[in-house]
Amino acid sequence: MHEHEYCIIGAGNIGILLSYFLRNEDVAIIKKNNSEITYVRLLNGEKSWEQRFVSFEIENNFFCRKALIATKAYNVEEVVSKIKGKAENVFSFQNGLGIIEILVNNFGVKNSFGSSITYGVSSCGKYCTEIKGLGEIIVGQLGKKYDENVLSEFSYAIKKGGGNIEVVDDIMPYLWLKAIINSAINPITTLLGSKNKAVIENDFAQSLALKTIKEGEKVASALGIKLPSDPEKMLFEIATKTGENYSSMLQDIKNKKRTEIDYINGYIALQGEKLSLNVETNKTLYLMVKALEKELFIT
Ligand SMILES: NC(=O)C1=CN([C@@H]2O[C@H](COP(=O)(O)OP(=O)(O)OC[C@H]3O[C@@H](n4cnc5c(N)ncnc54)[C@H](OP(=O)(O)O)[C@@H]3O)[C@@H](O)[C@H]2O)C=CC1
Ligand SMILES: CC(C)(CO)C(=O)C(=O)O
Repeated sequence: MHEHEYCIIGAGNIGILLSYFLRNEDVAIIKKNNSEITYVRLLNGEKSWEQRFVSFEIENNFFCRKALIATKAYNVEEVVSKIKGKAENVFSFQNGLGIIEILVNNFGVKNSFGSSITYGVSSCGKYCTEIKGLGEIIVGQLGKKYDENVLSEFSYAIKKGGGNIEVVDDIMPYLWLKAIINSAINPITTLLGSKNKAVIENDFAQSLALKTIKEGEKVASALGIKLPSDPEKMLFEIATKTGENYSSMLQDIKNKKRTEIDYINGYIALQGEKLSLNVETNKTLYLMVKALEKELFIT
């Protein structure tokens, strides 16, 4: 059996970014099927990096001390069912909400880790990703740090590889904060076909983004979630830093792939409706993106 310290599941944008930060560690890349992965490539401004990794199919027999799930949110359930018994500690890197709960249900709270990533990365071809905006990785567990060792090993390795990372006590408020930011940037830039900077440079888009954020804040607050910083300030910060990036949702639509809208505006709207809150802006953005997927025959 193959045993590795890190398994990166999914060699897309975030998977390659993680493989770059962990390039000097014991890493295997786990792929969905037989597709050959030899080299992954990352572009960062003028700099280019390329490295060959050991890789396995997800169906193979392997064991990972830390499994890093870097697929889309809608693939997580299937991935989890395939890596159960093959991973000790499992990390999620998806945008959106409701994902860490899947890990906790399958691996227990002590072995489940969530994260919020504010780097902006875009595809530059098969197994190639380009950094379009610097950000950070915030990582933690539900409620408190259950396993400080695993958290500090991961954060040390990412830092050593040049990544910005912060370990926090309870990841849930950070997941909500990031989802609220994504609920504004992603669907609006998708519907406009614009770069992230549109939500600050286009005054109409900006006022829609701020309205969306306000609803998300209300829902979080009604659920007793104390956001770690001001979402409005964060929106300006992230949309500025990743201004030249096309959001992951717009990239999905351009590639005729399913979006993660169900896990972002869909999730926020559903929670708001359960609490009888007005979530019309999130609901409308959700319906618009779902309608767009349908027009493009994306299922
Ligand atoms: N792009 C960005 O700037 C940011 C993205 N994120 C989040 O990160 C997550 C990943 O996004 P991103 O990297 O852009 O997505 P990508 O589509 O680029 O990558 C996902 C990868 O997972 C692979 N995959 C799917 N199912 C499996 C499986 N069962 N086993 C192994 N691999 C599998 C896909 O393969 P295939 O293509 O063959 O299906 C693909 O290579 C998303 O939740 C996104 O919201 C967070 C912050 C920033
Ligand atoms: C940080 C940001 C907004 C980068 O584009 C992102 O999370 C995404 O595109 O999904």
